Amino acid sequence: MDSVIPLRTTTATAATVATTVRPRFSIQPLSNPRPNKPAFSLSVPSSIFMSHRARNLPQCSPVRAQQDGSAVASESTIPEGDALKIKEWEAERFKDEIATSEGIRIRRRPPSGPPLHYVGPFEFRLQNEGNTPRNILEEIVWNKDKEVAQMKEKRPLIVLNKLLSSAPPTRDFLGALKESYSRTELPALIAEVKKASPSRGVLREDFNPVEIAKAYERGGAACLSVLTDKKYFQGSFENLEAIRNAGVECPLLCKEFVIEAWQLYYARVKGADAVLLIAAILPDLDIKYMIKICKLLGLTALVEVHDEREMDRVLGIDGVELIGINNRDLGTFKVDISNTKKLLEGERGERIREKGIIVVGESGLFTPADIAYVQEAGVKAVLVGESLVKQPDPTKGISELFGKDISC
Ligand SMILES: O=P(O)(O)OC[C@@H](O)[C@@H](O)c1c[nH]c2ccccc12
Repeated sequence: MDSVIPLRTTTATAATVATTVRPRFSIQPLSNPRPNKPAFSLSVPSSIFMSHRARNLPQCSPVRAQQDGSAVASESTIPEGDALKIKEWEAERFKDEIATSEGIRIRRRPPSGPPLHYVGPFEFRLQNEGNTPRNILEEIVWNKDKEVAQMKEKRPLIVLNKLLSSAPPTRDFLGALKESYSRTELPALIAEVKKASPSRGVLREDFNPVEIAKAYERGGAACLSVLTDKKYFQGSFENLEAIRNAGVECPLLCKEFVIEAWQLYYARVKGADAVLLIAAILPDLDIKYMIKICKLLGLTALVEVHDEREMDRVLGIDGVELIGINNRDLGTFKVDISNTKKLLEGERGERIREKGIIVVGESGLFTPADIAYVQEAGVKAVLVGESLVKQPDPTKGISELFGKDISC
């Protein structure tokens, strides 16, 4: 006969369970969950139970049954270290639940499951959904999480703060966009220094970031965007620093996957004037606090959205001055420039204008017709990478993109 063991887990989670001695069993949602009954059940063949019993596992903490049918291990018998791990795991899951409720599908790190789940003499470990990222954006975020943890160890906040006290002031990113728009009556250009991307591969073999940045500036770019992610975009903070130190005057956007406030300090130390905050990976509260920190550091925050839900979330956050509409879905790489138009239509566009927010049309812009299209939709700036960085002469590439010379 099979045994049924209730587990504390959310309905959204399809989970697998492995005992500490490894066999895996799948958890199925009960087809018709009833009140006071667990939403999930675990079927474990009795033969497996028997074999574990036979192995004489060490005695573990007892399970306390909950009224709702779930079960928790009694804390009084859980070793202190394990109790802390369980609490940390629960806090992490709480954050995930908030993110999910805001429509964020990107998980911050691979689900590891609770440290241990005690069932009588058995120890169970949840492995929610396996440790495979669901798409490229999630993979980048998981990688970034590890990368930032290592970088932080080498350069803790206290060290960055000291460096900041002697850092030169930032340049006005937003002011430069506005100034360019009123000078040219065309969307201000944020030209991107980008060697490669996961969707397009290497865009330019002879990649000299400083030369490209100078060529963009000569061509009339209002601001520059510098990719700093190494693994997926072959960018670096050294590129950002080198461009900043080479006498380029355009304000610089640090194009990074920001998941922690520490990265804002680091970007500032490395010469950024602005940073990207991606709504698809950041819960509202993170965006809110990061915007405050940006203000303290003199950084402009470009908050990036891709769909209506993200746009509505961001419009509900105070202090947002610059919104980027990405025409590329970072999960699937699909590019569609009508996304910019779609997100600026009707009431949303109204609200944006009322709030005086500047909108940047991002990705997939190749021709003067594309620029005219997004300008018509309501953007006052554009962010362009591929179509410029691929040009043998990026200065000329800018004139071709706008259909005229936009340099001063
Ligand atoms: O090369 P394109 O299609 O012109 O796109 C530039 C820029 O919009 C794109 O690089 C970008 C927009 N948002 C991002 C977030 C992370 C990495 C890259 C991006």
